[in-house]
Amino acid sequence: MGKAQKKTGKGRLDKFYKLAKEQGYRARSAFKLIQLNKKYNFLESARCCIDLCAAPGGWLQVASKYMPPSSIIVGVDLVPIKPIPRVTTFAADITTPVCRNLIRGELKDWKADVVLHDGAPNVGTAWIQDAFSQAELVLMSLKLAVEFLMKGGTFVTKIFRSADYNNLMWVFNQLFAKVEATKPPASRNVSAEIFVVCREFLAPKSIDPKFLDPKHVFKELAASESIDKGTSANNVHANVFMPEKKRRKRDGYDEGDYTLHKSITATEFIHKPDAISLLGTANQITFKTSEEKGWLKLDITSREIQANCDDLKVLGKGDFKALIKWRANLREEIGLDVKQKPAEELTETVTITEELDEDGQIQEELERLNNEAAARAKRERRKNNEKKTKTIQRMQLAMTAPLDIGQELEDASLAGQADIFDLKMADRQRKNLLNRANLSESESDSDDSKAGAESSDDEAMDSEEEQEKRVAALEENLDELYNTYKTQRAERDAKFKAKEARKNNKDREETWGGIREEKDSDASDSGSSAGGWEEMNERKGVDGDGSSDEESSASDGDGGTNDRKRKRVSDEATSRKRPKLTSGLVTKLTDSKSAATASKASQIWFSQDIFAGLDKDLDVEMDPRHRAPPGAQQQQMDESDEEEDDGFDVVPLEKDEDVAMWDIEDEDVDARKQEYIKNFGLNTAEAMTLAQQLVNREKTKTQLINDGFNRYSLNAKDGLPSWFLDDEAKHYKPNIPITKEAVMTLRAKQRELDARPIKKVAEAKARKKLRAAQRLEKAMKKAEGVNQTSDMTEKEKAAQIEKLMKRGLGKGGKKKSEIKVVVAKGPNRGLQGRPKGVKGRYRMVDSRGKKELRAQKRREKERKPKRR
Ligand SMILES: C[S@@+](CC[C@H](N)C(=O)[O-])C[C@H]1O[C@@H](n2cnc3c(N)ncnc32)[C@H](O)[C@@H]1O
Repeated sequence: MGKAQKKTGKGRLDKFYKLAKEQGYRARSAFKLIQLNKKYNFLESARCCIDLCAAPGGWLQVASKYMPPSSIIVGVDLVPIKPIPRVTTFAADITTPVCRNLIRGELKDWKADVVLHDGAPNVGTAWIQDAFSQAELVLMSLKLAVEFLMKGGTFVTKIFRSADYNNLMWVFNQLFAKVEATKPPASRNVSAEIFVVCREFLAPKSIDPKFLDPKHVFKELAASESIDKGTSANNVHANVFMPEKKRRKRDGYDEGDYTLHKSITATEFIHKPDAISLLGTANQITFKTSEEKGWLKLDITSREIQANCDDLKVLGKGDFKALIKWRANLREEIGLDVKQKPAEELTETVTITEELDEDGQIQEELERLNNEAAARAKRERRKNNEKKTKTIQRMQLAMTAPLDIGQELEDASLAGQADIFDLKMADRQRKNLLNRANLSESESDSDDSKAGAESSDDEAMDSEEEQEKRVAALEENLDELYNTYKTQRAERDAKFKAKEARKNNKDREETWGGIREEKDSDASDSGSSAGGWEEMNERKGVDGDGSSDEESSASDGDGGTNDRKRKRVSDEATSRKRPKLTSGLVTKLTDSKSAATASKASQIWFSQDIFAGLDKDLDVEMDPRHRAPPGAQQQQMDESDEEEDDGFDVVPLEKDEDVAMWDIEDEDVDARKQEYIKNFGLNTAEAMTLAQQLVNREKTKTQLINDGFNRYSLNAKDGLPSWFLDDEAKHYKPNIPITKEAVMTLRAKQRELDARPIKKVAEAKARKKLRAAQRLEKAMKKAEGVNQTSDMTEKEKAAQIEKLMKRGLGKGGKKKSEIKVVVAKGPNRGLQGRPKGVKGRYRMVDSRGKKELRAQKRREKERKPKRR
């Protein structure tokens, strides 16, 4: 195990603790806010800030340091906060109306730019008063934030990765345009806390109170708690039986238990019945009492056992077994268990031999031989698969050239092995793939059951329906994997992320419906069921227990079309109900104790950013615009009836359904290309090659057009998975040959372009020239005047004219005095006024100022769009 940060003892006194002491901050947590502000820059521009749960005042100190001098800063906590300059503080419970009124009284009609919340129950000295849990406290702080924040404001809060985490994130996402969870370096790794920075408050005119009501926000979780517990227990057991597999705590941390390092005493381990669960959750077994120390001296407690107890997280399966054995021995030793005699000693073996007739014997022999043959075939198949996997791996590592593989395959087929193009083999491979996809769904399946499932699945696969289902599941799996890939790529690739974000923003604008305009608010007060929370829940999928009425109405709308896409959606219906197409509420929130509660939790889970886009696919599929008109559907049904009678299947093309073809995806693509060529010329080697071929009469226009088509050009892309379409869009491009001449022409053109100055430079040069000409003209006029005066000698005239002409030609001008940069270090540190020995204009900078200036310039440069 790596070095874990300690939260107790001397581990508390870490770098940030020392820094806080050095810099005069009251709490090391001040650095968390400093780091968050460094990342998101919300304090510098804020004029009013409210800090909820502010004691002892570390965050307030930071706010007062980073906010502009005349800003308003208010801090509230259960316990009084020692005065801080420029900061107003109250002692109040943020969950009470008293606190709200106090803040209102202080702010008057001002709105806050930033609301901070770093609250944690049972942290302060007044822990007895902490009736609320952490997540509820967050929701209460959000309630205050929503009341006092101005539009576009920022809300920063601390959350623990508990079961409520996703629900809270979901609510934040409804109220703020940008929500990001982050863990600043000053936050200890051992702490499960995470900070969420919600920016660009949407400031809706009215908010459904259910968004801020813990009863509604955390409701589904309460219902599915038992299910969650079940999963955790599985996880815990799996930690012991398959320790090699690292599991994340996806279901969050137990309420009130936010530390990652847990130790249990040896007494607990020996006495408690569920020893395996203890091993799965704890990091260490400690021996503290004298009795426990006595156990260490026993022979059965070997050095290895002691080492194992020290760090349970690094143990393998064998080590766990040894620990469990040691526990059993110790229990016997201390008289908790009685030693049992081995089973063989207690039981008598009775062998019953049946007399078999000759037929029976033959039958048995045949069965045995069959089984042996099947086992042998299976072994061989496995061996082949292993061999193939190894070859592919070697290929990926560039250890084998494809030539070798051909050789191996040839050898294999010579030796009577199955050919790779054998249909049966291909079918088997497909089945294997499907099996694997199925098996991967359940993590906890043991190896043995896998082996058993293989043979039984083979039989089940016979039914076509089953196969279709599996294919659908596999497709879904692939889609999900593709979405995950897209999210991961977005994290790495900023351009890709921006593209996706643009797409998502568009969706968001179209589908937002959580907060209603003023006119709707009355309706909500009177218990109206449409809009607001319900609508959002509907989007979230909380309408798990959709009534049969609803389903039938949806199917009425469908008109009974047997659309392939919608079939996929109905396959998913068990886990994800369709949003109602016509009006607001599908199910009231109060009906939540339904059979579908388990899927509610999964809906919340899927409402996270990384699954964005999945719903969109569904929406598109369910969009009424994508359906054929009822007339057409009826016609189709009639036709299909007729066809069924003939026993002949024809797939009709729906009238208004645009089947997108590869090449007609963008009809105005040609127009756009023409426009581009007009503006920028032919600047690709391919285009130039084609143009030259046309000019040199090597090809005719018809030939070129014909070359643009092939047998795949008009393939329909309807119903193809998105990953495939994306891939095709990227790679399905004609491979147009290019000539050397075309490339040379383009290069020459580019060189010519490069040699030309850019517009700005040319303009500046022209301006300079104009000014010079004007100056010269002026000087010549003056020289003429001097020449005509009679009160000067010829010599004086000549000198004067020469001077004027020099100035006119711009040679006698004054040099601009340069600004001297003086670094405020060494003797200049803290100096007021002009430093010694510096003449002319000067500027005082400190090394930090210099760095900041550079950073600012860099940021500005980055912000500017790059020229291509
Ligand atoms: C981690 S401390 C805050 C530290 C603070 N941000 C700083 O930098 O000094 C959490 C605080 O939350 C406060 N708290 C917990 N529940 C509260 C409640 N209901 N109302 C007000 N304060 C509360 C506790 O009293 C405790 O002081």
